[in-house]
Amino acid sequence: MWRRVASLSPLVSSSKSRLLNQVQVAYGFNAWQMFSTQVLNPVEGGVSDSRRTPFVTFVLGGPGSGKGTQCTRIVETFGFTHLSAGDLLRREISSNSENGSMILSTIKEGKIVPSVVTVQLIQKAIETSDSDKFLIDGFPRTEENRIAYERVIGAEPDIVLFFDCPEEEMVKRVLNRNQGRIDDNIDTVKERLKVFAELNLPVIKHYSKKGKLYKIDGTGSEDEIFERVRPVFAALRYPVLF
Ligand SMILES: Nc1ncnc2c1ncn2[C@@H]1O[C@H](COP(=O)(O)OP(=O)(O)OP(=O)(O)O)[C@@H](O)[C@H]1O
Ligand SMILES: O=c1ccn([C@@H]2O[C@H](COP(=O)(O)O)[C@@H](O)[C@H]2O)c(=O)[nH]1
Ligand SMILES: [Mg+2]
Repeated sequence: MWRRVASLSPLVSSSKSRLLNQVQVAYGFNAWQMFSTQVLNPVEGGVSDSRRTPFVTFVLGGPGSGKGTQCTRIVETFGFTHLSAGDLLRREISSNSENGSMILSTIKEGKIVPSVVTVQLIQKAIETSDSDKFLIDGFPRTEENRIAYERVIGAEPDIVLFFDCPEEEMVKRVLNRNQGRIDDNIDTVKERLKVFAELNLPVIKHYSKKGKLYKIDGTGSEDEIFERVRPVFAALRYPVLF
């Protein structure tokens, strides 16, 4: 069983007591439990490591806002494991799984794959990984996705990044991407933008209200954007074993 040990960034709350209070409210346990990294092992009668709750960052933003590009930079600099929900779904298509044709037509139309499918893929990817810090890129897309994830995984994300980018710029980037994606065409992009505004923005608002959202200006060069992302992760505290 995973246990949570990583604290939230001081950027989320400037005062220590407010931070601890937020954590208690958000996770429903005391601060000392959060910072504890070892448990008594009743079988061996000693102190042993236990698996800890992974530190999860959701990475959100419209199509072409730069989520995948910035995730690569975060992985290089901060050692996170990158799980792109879109990539997990595309892998299902290539592996001819039973859901492959449904996923393919959903992606072609710019619509959202049912939560049960996506959450299961994410859960499996987390559980089969040795990592304890994940970037979940492009998920949750809807409030229904978010609720399903939180129920199945049993935890909220620790923080949420939102790359805010004007539609014109996103469309330009997607149409220039040239990676052979079936959804990189003007009709699908228009639908994806609509779906983003209608279904994804409420998720972003939800995490903003919870004080977990880091809104990043997604315009400018990749380097400029990463310099806005860097302080978010540099300020995170990973006590002891992390
Ligand atoms: N700051 C930037 N300036 C110009 N082009 C960029 C920038 N960041 C990323 N790109 C390019 O824009 C395209 C889309 O970027 P990326 O794939 O990272 O977006 P995304 O948010 O993951 O999109 P999607 O939701 O469609 O997967 C890529 O071709 C990428 O190389
Ligand atoms: O949680 C998710 C993530 C993605 N999709 C579908 O995949 C495409 C492409 O996703 P990217 O994150 O842009 O790679 C997206 O438009 C959806 O159709 C999904 O249904 N659920
Ligand atoms: Mg992407």
